Amino acid sequence: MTIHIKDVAYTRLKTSDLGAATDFASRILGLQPVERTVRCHGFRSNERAMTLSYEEGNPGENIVGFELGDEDELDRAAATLEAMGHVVRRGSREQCEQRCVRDFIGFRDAGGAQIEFAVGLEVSGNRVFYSRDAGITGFSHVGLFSNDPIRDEHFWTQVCNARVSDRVGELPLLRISQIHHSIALIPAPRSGVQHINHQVQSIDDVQRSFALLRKQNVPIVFGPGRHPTSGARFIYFEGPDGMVFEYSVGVNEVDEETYRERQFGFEPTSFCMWGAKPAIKELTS
Ligand SMILES: O=C/C=C/C(C(=O)O)=C(/O)C(=O)O
Ligand SMILES: [Fe+2]
Repeated sequence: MTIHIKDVAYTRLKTSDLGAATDFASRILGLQPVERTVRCHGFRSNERAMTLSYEEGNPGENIVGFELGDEDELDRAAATLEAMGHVVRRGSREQCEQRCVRDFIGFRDAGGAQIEFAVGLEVSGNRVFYSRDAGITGFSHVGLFSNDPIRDEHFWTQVCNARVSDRVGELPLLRISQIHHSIALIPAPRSGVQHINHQVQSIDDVQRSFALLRKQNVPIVFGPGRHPTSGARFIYFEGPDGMVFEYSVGVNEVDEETYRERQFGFEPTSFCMWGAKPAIKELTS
């Protein structure tokens, strides 16, 4: 039975410098700090209680969490994954509390990436109080490294409910709703989270952040530009431990009945129609 993912829910990043990462997430990225323990600092970007966290540890060991419908679906997903040979672990009470979810399962995908499926994502009664006026409207998608995009595309589209919106060379952009993509699989000899996207309100927010990031000496690794794939206007920049963050606005929505996936060439104009060139090695070689 298909694992029906509703949305991308959270990323949990590890860092060797929790202080610097926390400073970046609030002062630069602009998220609202929420739960905080000595070793783990949480942040929110939309109505959810937590959408990103930093904790002390190996930066290569980051986690991405997706939302499933209910506990029955979670049980069925666990059974499906176990039947495929994955080792599935159930979140402990404490781990659920850290994530602000009712229940979750965790497993490593075939490439070794740490994936979680969660239910009962806590929503906050208070609107988000962003640390700066970056214009963020929410957490929207992740790029995941893949050492075998065909195998991983099969997992997300055949075992789960994702559909291919576009491909750039072998890089598929996968949707799980009408939004053009929630997962991008970036071919690379490694696994885990490659970039984290937050949507912003307008192109003015992209440009304002461009100025702010330059002033703060944050490495800008792509843009400002416009993706011909999703139509989004974007800027990509580098945070702690080399993690790439993206702000974008205007991601197309897809009409499920009429949309047909498209194949783009693996070349700069497929990544940006304004002429910006990515300084991200996986998008250039
Ligand atoms: O292939 C290039 C990038 C595409 C997009 C997009 O169409 O919006 C991304 O945001 C992405 O890869 O994450
Ligand atoms: Fe993106």
